[in-house]
Amino acid sequence: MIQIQAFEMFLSSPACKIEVPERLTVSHEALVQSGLADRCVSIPVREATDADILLVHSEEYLEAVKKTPYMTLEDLKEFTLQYGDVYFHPNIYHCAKLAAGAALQLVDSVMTGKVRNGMALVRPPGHHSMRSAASGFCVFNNVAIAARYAKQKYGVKRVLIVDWDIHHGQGVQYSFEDDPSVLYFSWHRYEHQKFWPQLRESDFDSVGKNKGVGFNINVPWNKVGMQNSDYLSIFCHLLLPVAYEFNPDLVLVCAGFDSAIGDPEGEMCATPDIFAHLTHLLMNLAGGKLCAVLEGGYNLTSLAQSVCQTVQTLLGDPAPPPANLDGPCKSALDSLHCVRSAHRQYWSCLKHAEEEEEEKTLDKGEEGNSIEEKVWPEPPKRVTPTIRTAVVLPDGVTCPDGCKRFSSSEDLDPLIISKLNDVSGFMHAVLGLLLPLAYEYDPTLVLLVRMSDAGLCEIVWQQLTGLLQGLAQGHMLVLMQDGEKECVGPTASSLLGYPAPSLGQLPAPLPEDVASIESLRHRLKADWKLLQTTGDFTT
Ligand SMILES: NCCCNCCCCCS
Ligand SMILES: [Zn+2]
Repeated sequence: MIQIQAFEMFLSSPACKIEVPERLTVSHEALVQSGLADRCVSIPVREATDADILLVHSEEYLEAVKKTPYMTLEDLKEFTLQYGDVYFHPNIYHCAKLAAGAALQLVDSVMTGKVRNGMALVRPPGHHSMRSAASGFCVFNNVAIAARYAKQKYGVKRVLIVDWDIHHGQGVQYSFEDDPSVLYFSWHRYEHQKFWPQLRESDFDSVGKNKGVGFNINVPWNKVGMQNSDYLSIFCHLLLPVAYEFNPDLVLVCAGFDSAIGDPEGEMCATPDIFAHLTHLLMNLAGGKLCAVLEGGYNLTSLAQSVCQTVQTLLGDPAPPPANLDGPCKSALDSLHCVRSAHRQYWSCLKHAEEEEEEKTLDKGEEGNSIEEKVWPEPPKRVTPTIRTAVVLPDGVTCPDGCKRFSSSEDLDPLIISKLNDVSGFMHAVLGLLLPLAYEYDPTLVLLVRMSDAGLCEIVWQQLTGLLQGLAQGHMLVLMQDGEKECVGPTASSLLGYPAPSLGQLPAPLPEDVASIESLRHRLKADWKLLQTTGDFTT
């Protein structure tokens, strides 16, 4: 979903320096140049209506913002001063309505099945704006409005909001902190409350309120320089297990790319290709219904590359080989441990979290304000396979449509998966053990062997097949015993890129399954750093 609105700034405020129209033009241009735009359906934008905006914001705030187009420059400056780090321009009310409206058009298109998923390239961003206040370049909270809208119009029961922007979307947190139907996850540069917006409630112990306890997850980055491993560790050992237990009907992403390398605000070191993996790992939730809405991202080069990585994955192309996964840093593991401990009482997948022991880790995090210009390699070219899925089938088994039938197979370097009988236990092993280990192993081929006594239901098998396609640039070979004919279709569907059906709300994994998985993880984590979940508190 591409919608371009450019408005030139005539107010000279620091906010205007980085939240510039070029953010959208370079992103769109990169999508066009890479051929990705042609593969997308472009959805028309609309202005959010008053009713849409009032889903989140107060009447008095909306009425006040409505007056800004008619204000003099002096009045505008006066109006701006009451908020933090925003600028108001005569045209920003119109643009803010378009940004929110674009997010709603995307929700309509996904919820009606017109498209499977999509991305709204919008500005101004939204996740900092609150019920009655603008903040951090944000006027209306695009994603919070989209979540309320999806619940109201489509009866969506559970919405997962993943905020991978480098700033804490406090506006989203305030909107849903006592609402168990909206799970808000955010990581953000925090530096022990020294980094903007310097809120005490951005720390890991803000877990939600009243009925919403457990449904607000904050991961504070207390150092800059976080890398791909740090981001993947949080996904594997925190976000994904909780997301599968929550079992959302819709996934909204506050897709801010100021968490990418080169961004002046984030000062992190994760490379744009990591967003291909973050996106891929979310695409088997909610039956694939995923709406990404642009938030921040102020380095035009890394922004454009990150947008392309995200869109190319939404289109179903194989992810690139994960770059420089040399293990999470100590600061990230300390944060991960704190968040898992804070939430263990709310999520059965984290119940065992308090039984962690110390781990030896190196501390790669740097102090902030690094002035040197970051450089990084272009993300590797990603293949768009002409034949996505080939099948080798015995006679008499029909070839699922969309697949190419082959008759021969080669010898393979297998990555054998362990087998567990219980779905929750199995997913616990996949997310917290197999996935991080496989990412660190970085295979060139994944061999998936379905033993006839696997006892795995087809949906779990499809989830596994879907998730593992983030590895080996999607090069996967599935071997099935001949008694598994009914599994050929679901397997082919997953290999063709169709999202796996939801597993439903997962019950707690069996204690004996958790015990065996955790003892294996403890044994392996000395050699496989992505299996670590706590830092070593003594240096
Ligand atoms: N010195 C204060 C800098 C405040 N920066 C606000 C950043 C808002 C980002 C929205 S994604
Ligand atoms: Zn941001």
